[in-house]
Amino acid sequence: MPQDDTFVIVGLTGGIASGKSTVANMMAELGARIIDADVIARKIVEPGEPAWEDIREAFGDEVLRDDDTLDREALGKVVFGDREARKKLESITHPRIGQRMMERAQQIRSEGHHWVIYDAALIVENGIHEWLDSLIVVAADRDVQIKRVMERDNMSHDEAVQRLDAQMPLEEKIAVADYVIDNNGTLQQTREQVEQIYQQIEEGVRTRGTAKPADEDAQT
Ligand SMILES: CC(C)(COP(=O)(O)OP(=O)(O)OC[C@H]1O[C@@H](n2cnc3c(N)ncnc32)[C@H](O)[C@@H]1O)[C@@H](O)C(=O)NCCC(=O)NCCS
Ligand SMILES: Nc1ncnc2c1ncn2[C@@H]1O[C@H](COP(=O)(O)OP(=O)(O)OP(=O)(O)O)[C@@H](O)[C@H]1O
Repeated sequence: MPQDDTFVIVGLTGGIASGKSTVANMMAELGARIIDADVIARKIVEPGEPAWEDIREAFGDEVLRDDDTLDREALGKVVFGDREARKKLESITHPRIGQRMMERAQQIRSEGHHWVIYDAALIVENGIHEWLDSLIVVAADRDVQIKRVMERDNMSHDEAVQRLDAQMPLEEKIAVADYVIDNNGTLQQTREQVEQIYQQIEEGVRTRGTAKPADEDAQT
């Protein structure tokens, strides 16, 4: 039996525009607490923050706007076409994103919650799934991802492909997933899968102290 102080972090990941935010919003509507890595990533680079200072030093004033905020489009153009530059940016941002995430998780735990979802694009790339309780992967076919990212971000086909290619292939993420959500269909079809997984997590956390599915838990 789990203790009253059970607290687990469930990762939510998938490629760009696969539907992570869409799934996270559905989970939140059902009552889940969410930590969004993209939101943290934006906060830590606000003017004057240590990560902003480091980015300015590494990439120069060309990636800043007149008001000193980060020119995300300009920085995106630099890092998505250049692996080394991307690694440099990640070495500045990722440790700080991780730290803020842990602080938020502790806060949510102290409010009496027993689980939280960590929504982040690069969980598997960074090996973070190794120390999370369990992992949900949102899957969408490559052409669906490209179409959705082009529409949402008003991006060219080439830019969309470049971003997709900066991430690990979906199959490698699915290989380490506890739950896979197929988000190629309608939002209603996705919602049905989300509701089922939410119930499984609630039940698992309450009765076994883990968000992993019961059958998988039995195998391990
Ligand atoms: C390069 C930046 C400025 C571009 O900003 P922009 O507003 O155009 O994109 P946004 O931040 O909304 O990211 C959109 C999506 O791009 C993908 N993405 C972002 N950073 C990366 C990366 N380093 N590697 C691969 N994919 C990435 C993710 O799927 C993300 O959800 C920004 O993405 C950034 O600061 N990236 C580094 C921080 C990071 O790794 N964030 C990812 C979540 S941990
Ligand atoms: N099942 C669906 N049917 C139609 N459109 C969808 C569906 N799921 C998501 N979308 C749309 O596709 C786009 C990408 O979805 P979303 O923003 O949830 O992806 P994401 O994985 O969070 O993206 P990112 O990695 O860029 O943060 C959004 O415009 C969203 O409204």
